[in-house]
Amino acid sequence: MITVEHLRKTFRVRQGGLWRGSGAVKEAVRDVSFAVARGEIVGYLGPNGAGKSTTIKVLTGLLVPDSGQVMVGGLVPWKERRAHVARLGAVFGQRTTLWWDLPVHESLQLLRHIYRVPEARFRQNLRDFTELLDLGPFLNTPARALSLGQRMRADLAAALLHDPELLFLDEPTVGLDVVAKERIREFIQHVNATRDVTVLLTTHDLTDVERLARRVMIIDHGALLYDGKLAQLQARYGSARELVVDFEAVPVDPQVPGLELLSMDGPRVRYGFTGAASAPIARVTAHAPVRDITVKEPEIEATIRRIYEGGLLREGVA
Ligand SMILES: Nc1ncnc2c1ncn2[C@@H]1O[C@H](COP(=O)(O)OP(=O)(O)OP(=O)(O)O)[C@@H](O)[C@H]1O
Repeated sequence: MITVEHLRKTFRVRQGGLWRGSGAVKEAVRDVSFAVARGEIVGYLGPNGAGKSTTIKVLTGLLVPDSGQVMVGGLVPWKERRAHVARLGAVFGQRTTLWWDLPVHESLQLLRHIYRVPEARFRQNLRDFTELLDLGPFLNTPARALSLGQRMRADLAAALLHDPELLFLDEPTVGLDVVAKERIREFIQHVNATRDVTVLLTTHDLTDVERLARRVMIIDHGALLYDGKLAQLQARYGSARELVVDFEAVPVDPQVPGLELLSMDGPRVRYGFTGAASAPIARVTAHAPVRDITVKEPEIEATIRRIYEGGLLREGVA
């Protein structure tokens, strides 16, 4: 669906009000290569200024790269923009593609004309999305009067009306409450599963990534640091799993052989371990009477932060 080879994009940087020569060049994307297959959901992560938007802008045909090959669905995005745009949809959490003063329904009608969606198909899609996203109560409301969650739902419908094969999602759940976030995620899962829509997701919300993407790509300073399974990222770079143990009484000696003692707070002791939990649990219960045990998984957030902070390994690229 997407192939990117040795993508490089630079910007001239304005300094002191003057355009400098070749010395003042910002390499937003340095040498990025990846491929995304049809039907995949890939999380594209990186700290602010890493190069995510620049990559997406090249993929949507908005920017022309300095060098490298990019093909999306067999087309070169910036060369065959019209045909390319007809096959992709995009949702930007921070801004809407709807007409501000028009009722949602009229915005969708306009998009139908712009994308030349056949009437029957439009009606079918509108029916499906209205049901799945519960658009009914605000189809006649202008975009400016929608709540953020309603606006995001309407934008998702707008992005998918013309049956795109590829969907770019940029912070699709930003600013929403937990329930609204879940609803958006379920919808994305649904269109991916039922319509085979390929999704490239940029987000700072790692729960989005955990729920939706099995694969993640991490970019920093314009270069890919990691491309692989989210689970493998955790296994490779995640901190240890944790056993939180509530002993019946404050243990005289909290040290348990083979386990790393992380902290102790009265009868509650936390241990670090790697691998399966059964052996550490057996050791702890043999050590002293136990009231309760829970296993805490390392948080993906912490793992990613470690990767950004440590600039961990270009070897990480799978
Ligand atoms: N039009 C531009 N002119 C000059 N520099 C730019 C331009 N667009 C982006 N940059 C620079 O290129 C680098 C990458 O920016 P980009 O917007 O791709 O990052 P990002 O990963 O999308 O960040 P964020 O998460 O903040 O959106 C940044 O240093 C940015 O300042």
